[in-house]
Amino acid sequence: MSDRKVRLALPSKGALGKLTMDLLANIGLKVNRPNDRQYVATIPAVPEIEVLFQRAADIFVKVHEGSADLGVTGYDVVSEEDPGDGTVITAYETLGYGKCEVVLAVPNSWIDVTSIEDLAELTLLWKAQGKPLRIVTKYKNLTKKLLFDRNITNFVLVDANGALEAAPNMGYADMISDVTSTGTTLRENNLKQVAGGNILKSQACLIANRKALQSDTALAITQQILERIEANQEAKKYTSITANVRAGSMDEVGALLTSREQLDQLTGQRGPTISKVYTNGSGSNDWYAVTVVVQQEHLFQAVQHLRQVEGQDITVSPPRYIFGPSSKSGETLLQRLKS
Ligand SMILES: Nc1ncnc2c1ncn2[C@@H]1O[C@H](COP(=O)(O)OP(=O)(O)OP(=O)(O)O)[C@@H](O)[C@H]1O
Ligand SMILES: O=P(O)(O)OC[C@H]1O[C@H](OP(=O)(O)OP(=O)(O)O)[C@H](O)[C@@H]1O
Ligand SMILES: [Mg+2]
Repeated sequence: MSDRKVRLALPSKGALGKLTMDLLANIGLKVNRPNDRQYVATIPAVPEIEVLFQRAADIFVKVHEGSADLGVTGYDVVSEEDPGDGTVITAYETLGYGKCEVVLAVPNSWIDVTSIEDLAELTLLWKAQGKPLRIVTKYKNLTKKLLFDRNITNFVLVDANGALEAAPNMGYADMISDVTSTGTTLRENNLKQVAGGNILKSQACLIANRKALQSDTALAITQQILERIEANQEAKKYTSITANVRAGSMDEVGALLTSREQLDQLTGQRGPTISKVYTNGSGSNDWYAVTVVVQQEHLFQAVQHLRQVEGQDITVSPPRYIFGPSSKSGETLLQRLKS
């Protein structure tokens, strides 16, 4: 694989399509896709990457078979499709979007069925009548596992590719096992979840073909992507605030800022950064720029704190990345490659 590019499969449309493009743009890896009918694209910032657009439901298989080295898809797809042979590694589990849950849902009219235990009882009743429970789903493996774990066996799984919520009304299934996010589709189709019927929480994740990562280039690119994702997610928790403060010296500013309570919360991760502002006037007191990086929830307290030392021209900007001394996700990937 050394000569060919590193192939990154991305969702071509649907619930993950645009959000995946937004993620990559936000971490400096903007995808250049001339139009949305082209299924091959590039990331100008990393010419070694070739982007391939596929349906999210197909991306796990493409990475597993090696026709893509990396891929972004839903964790539900990974959990449903993964044969557990170690070919595919989940490099980053929580991309932060495409949040949904695979659940069992039954018609509202089944008023006595409110839990998985009730469902088990129903299947026993139906068994005596020679009638299996028909469940329509795209998630056969996940659904089977949950039901077998609850000793529920009198069921058949019905295939469908979408709009599953219509099935009980149309009569080709009795209930469904599908993803829900806001719950609107279930409600609008007179379906309800059952307690104990939550199969899997899911969000978008980055997966990789283990063998492909034996290539130094592919591994280096994957680690760069992980670093960018991780630092960008860390940065979202913080905000950077800068104010101009007039004082006799830097030390005086530092003392002013660090003399008050809530020190660690309001003066930043490592304390305030202070630099001299070169103004054209001269006088006994000079201006100093003070910068603190604080957690989002401490923004206004930090602004008040800076005002208390007569800070002016207080500007706030979101850090784009916050890199730690090393990348946790990068280290986890290397561990997984060794196991
Ligand atoms: N309503 C939703 N809210 C959040 N994430 C969702 C939602 N529906 C699906 N997803 C996530 O997006 C992934 C892709 O679903 P999507 O509906 O975009 O394509 P699909 O259902 O696989 O195929 P199709 O293109 O036929 O809809 C799912 O595997 C799941 O992880
Ligand atoms: O809980 P909600 O916010 O209503 O979202 C859940 C719905 O979203 C997806 O439908 P999609 O639009 O992908 O259609 P599909 O069923 O054909 O995949 C999923 O299949 C559910 O039907
Ligand atoms: Mg869908």
